[in-house]
Amino acid sequence: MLTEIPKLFKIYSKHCTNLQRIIQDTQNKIDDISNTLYSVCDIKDDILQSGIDTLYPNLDKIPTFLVFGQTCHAKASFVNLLLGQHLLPCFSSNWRYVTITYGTSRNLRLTLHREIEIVEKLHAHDASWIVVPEADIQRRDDENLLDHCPWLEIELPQAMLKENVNIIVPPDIEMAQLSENISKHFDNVLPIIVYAISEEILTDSNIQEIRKLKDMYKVPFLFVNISATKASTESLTESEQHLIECNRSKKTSKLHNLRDQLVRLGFLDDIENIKTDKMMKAKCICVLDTLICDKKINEELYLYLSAVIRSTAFNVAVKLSEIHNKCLRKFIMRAFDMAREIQITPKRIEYAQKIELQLYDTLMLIACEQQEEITAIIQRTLLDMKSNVAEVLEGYNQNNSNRQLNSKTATMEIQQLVLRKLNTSVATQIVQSVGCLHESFTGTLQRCLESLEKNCHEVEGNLSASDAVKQIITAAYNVDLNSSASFSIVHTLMDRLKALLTTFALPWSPSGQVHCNLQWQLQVATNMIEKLSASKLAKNICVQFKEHIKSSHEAFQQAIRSLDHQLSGQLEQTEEQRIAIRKKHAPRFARLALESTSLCDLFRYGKPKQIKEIGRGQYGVVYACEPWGDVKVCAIKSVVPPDDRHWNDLAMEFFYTRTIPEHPRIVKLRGSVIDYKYGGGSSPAVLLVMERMTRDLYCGLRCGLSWIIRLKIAIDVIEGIRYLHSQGLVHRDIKLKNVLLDAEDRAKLTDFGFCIPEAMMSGSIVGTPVHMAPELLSGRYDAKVDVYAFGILFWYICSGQVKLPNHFDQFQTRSSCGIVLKKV
Ligand SMILES: Nc1ncnc2c1ncn2[C@@H]1O[C@H](COP(=O)(O)OP(=O)(O)OP(=O)(O)O)[C@@H](O)[C@H]1O
Repeated sequence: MLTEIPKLFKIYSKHCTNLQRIIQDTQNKIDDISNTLYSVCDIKDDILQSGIDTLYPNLDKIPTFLVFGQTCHAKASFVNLLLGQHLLPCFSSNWRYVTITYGTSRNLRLTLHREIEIVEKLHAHDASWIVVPEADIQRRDDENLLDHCPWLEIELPQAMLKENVNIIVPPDIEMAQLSENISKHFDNVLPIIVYAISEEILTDSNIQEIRKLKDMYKVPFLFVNISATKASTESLTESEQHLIECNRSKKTSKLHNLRDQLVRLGFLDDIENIKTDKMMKAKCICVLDTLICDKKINEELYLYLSAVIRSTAFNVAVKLSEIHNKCLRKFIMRAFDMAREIQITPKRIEYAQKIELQLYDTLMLIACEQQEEITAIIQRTLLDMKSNVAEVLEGYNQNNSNRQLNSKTATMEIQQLVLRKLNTSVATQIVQSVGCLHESFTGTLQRCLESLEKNCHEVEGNLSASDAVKQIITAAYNVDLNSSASFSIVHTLMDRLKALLTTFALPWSPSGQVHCNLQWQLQVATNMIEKLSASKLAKNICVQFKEHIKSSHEAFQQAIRSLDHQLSGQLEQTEEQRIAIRKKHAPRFARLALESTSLCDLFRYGKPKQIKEIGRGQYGVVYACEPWGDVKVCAIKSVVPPDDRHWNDLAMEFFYTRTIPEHPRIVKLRGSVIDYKYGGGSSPAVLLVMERMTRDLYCGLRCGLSWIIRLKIAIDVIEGIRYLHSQGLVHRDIKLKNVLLDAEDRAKLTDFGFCIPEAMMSGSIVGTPVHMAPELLSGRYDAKVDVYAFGILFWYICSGQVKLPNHFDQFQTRSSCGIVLKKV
C-alpha cells in the first residue's frame, strides 16, 4: 500500500488542477455576467461574497508531512518507513530543521530559511551516502533555532516526493522555543501532522507539546506508534512508570495503553479507527485524529492519507457546488420572473386602460345624473335654511351682536356664513355618492399603475399615469380619499360658490356703517338665500366637474401611451436577457454545477463500478452497477456529450432531476461522476447514478400485464406527471420506455432529458413523435403536452400491447417523422 501513496498524491494534484480550472471558469463567467447581464448583477455579488477567491490558494498548498514526535528516533523511524528507505539516522539527537523534497539525485545542503544556501562543507559531500551523516543533521551548540537557523535540506529522487509532497521534521527542542517561529514557515502548506511515539506512553512534556500543536494546527493528527527497540522508562515520572507497570501486569499491549491514554486526554475519539467504508457512507468525508501502528503502516497510512486529501478536495468541491447551484437557482428564478413580467406587463397596461375608462365613464355619468340630485339637495337645503334663518345666524349673532361694522363687510360675512352652512349640508350628501369610487377603482388600479411605473422615468412636464388617475378622482370632487373627504369637499364647494357669488350679483346693503342688529342680519341672510338659484349652482358645479374629469382623462391617456412605449422597450431588453440566461448563462453554470457536484460525489463515494449493460437509448447506455454510496441497487446511465451544447443540455437535465424533491413515482437521480479518462481523456463521460428498476413499460407490456396492474401503472404515471407539473416542470418525453417498473410492477417516470421548467422553455420541438401533442409542432405549448403524451401512453396501456394502430405507423420512428428533434 505504501507504494500506492504516490498515486494518491498524483490523483490529488489532478483534482486540484481540475478544481482550479473550475474556479477559474467560474470567475470568467462572473466577469461575463457583469459585462452583459445587468439585471442579475446581484448574482455576481453573491458569488464574490461566497469567498470563492479563497479557494484557489488553498489548492496551491503543497501537501507536507510535519513530523513531530517523542524522540528523534521516533521521527526518523516514521520518515524512513514513509520513504521506504533508511534515510535518517535513528539513534541521534539535537537535530536541525530537516526538510526532504524531491530532487533528481540525492543531495544535501544547508540553507537559511530555505531560501539562501549556506556555503558550508557537509560530511555528506565527502563521500556517497545512504543515511544522512549524523554530524550533518545535528545542530551545533551555537546554532540559533529561533530566527536565522540553518535548515538541512535533503533532495531525494523518490516517487512520493516527486508528486510535489514535502516532509519537514522540526528540531527536537522545547516546544516553547519552537512555536515562536514554526508557524511562519508552515503557513503555505497543506499540513499532514504526524506525531511519532516510540515510548510506552506520552510523558507530561509530550502532552504539553501535543496540546500546543493542536492549538496551532486545527487539523486532525496522525499518531504513529513506533515499535521501540528498547523501551526506556528512565525519563518517566513515578506515576507514569506505575501506569506502565500496572498495564504490564494486566498483559495489555503497548498500542492498547497508548490508545487508552490518547482517548483519556481527548486526543483520540473513543472509537475504533474509522474505516474507509464508514467514511464513504458519511455524508461528508470526516478525518479524525487517528492512531496507527508502524507494523500496519502500509494499509492504515494509506487509508488515513486518502481520507485527508479527499476531504481537502471535497471541501473545496462542496463550496463550489454550493456556489454554482445557488447561482443556477437564481438564474432560473430570474428567468421565471422575467417570463412573468413579459407576459403580465401588456395585460397590466390593458387592465389600467380599461379600468380608467370605466372610471371616466362612471364619473361622467355621476356628474350628469347628479346635476338633478345636487339641484334637489341645494333646493332642500335652501328651503331649510330659509325657514330657519335664525339658526343659520346662531353663532354669528353671539359673537357680533354689538359690533359696528362696515355694511359691505358685514354683508359679506353673513353671506359667507350662509354659504358655509349650505356647503356643509350639500357636501355631506355628495360625499356618500363618491365613497364607492374609493373601493371599486382606486385601490387595484393605483397598485397596478405603481407597479408599471416602478422602473420607468417620468417625462418632464407630463403627468404620470397614476397621478392622472388620482387627479381624475380628486378633480371630480377634489376628494382626498385618504384624508377627511367631507372636509375637502366643503372647501371645494366653498371655492366654487365663492366664484359664483360674483356672477349672481348678490344684493348689497347701502355702504357706510350699519348697526349689525339681528333684524338686519336676518334680512341679509334671507335675501341671499332667496337669490341663490339651486339649479344654476348645481349646473355650474357639474360642468366644472366634467371639465376636470375630461382633462385628467386626456392626461392619463397620454401618460399611459408613454408608459407603454417605455415598457415595450424595456421588455425587449428583458426578453434578450431571458434568452441570454436560458441559452447561455444558466447552462454554463449548470455545467459548472454538474462538474463540482460530480466531484463531491466522486470524493464521497468513488467511481461507480459497472456490472453489465441493461439498456440503451439515443443518448446513452444504461448499466447495472455495484452498490454506490447508500444506493444498494443502482444503475448508471453513461452519456458522452459530443459538444458544448449537449454538455449544457445534460447539465440542465442533471440540475432539474437532482433538485426534484424525492417522490415515489419519480426515478431518483442519486448522483453523478464524470469519467474524465473516458475515450482516452478526449471525450469525458458523465455517469448518472440512479436507483435500478426491473424493466421498462415497453418490456412490461410485451411480456403481458394484467388489466388491474396496467391500470395501477396508469395511475402511477399520472401521479408522477402531476408531481412534476406541481414543481413547475414539463417532462416533454412521456413514453413507454421512460416509464420504469419495479419488482412489484409499480411505475416511476425517468429520463428527464427534455424536462424543463415552463419559464425556461423556448418552444423547441422535442419529444418522441407519436407522443407529441400537435401544438408542440407550432412551438407554442405548455405543460399540457404531457397530458397528450399520457393519452397516447394510456392507449398502449388499455390495448395491453406495444403495437400502434395502423394509421400511426408512419410516425413509428423518430427519423420517419422528418422533424429535427432537438433539446432546448
Ligand atoms: N434506472 C433504470 N433501471 C433499469 N433500467 C433502466 C433504468 N434507466 C434506463 N433503463 C433502461 O435503459 C433503457 C435506455 O434508457 P435511456 O433513458 O438511456 O433511453 P430511452 O429513454 O429509452 O431513450 P432516449 O435516450 O431516446 O430518451 C430504458 O429503456 C430502460 O429499459
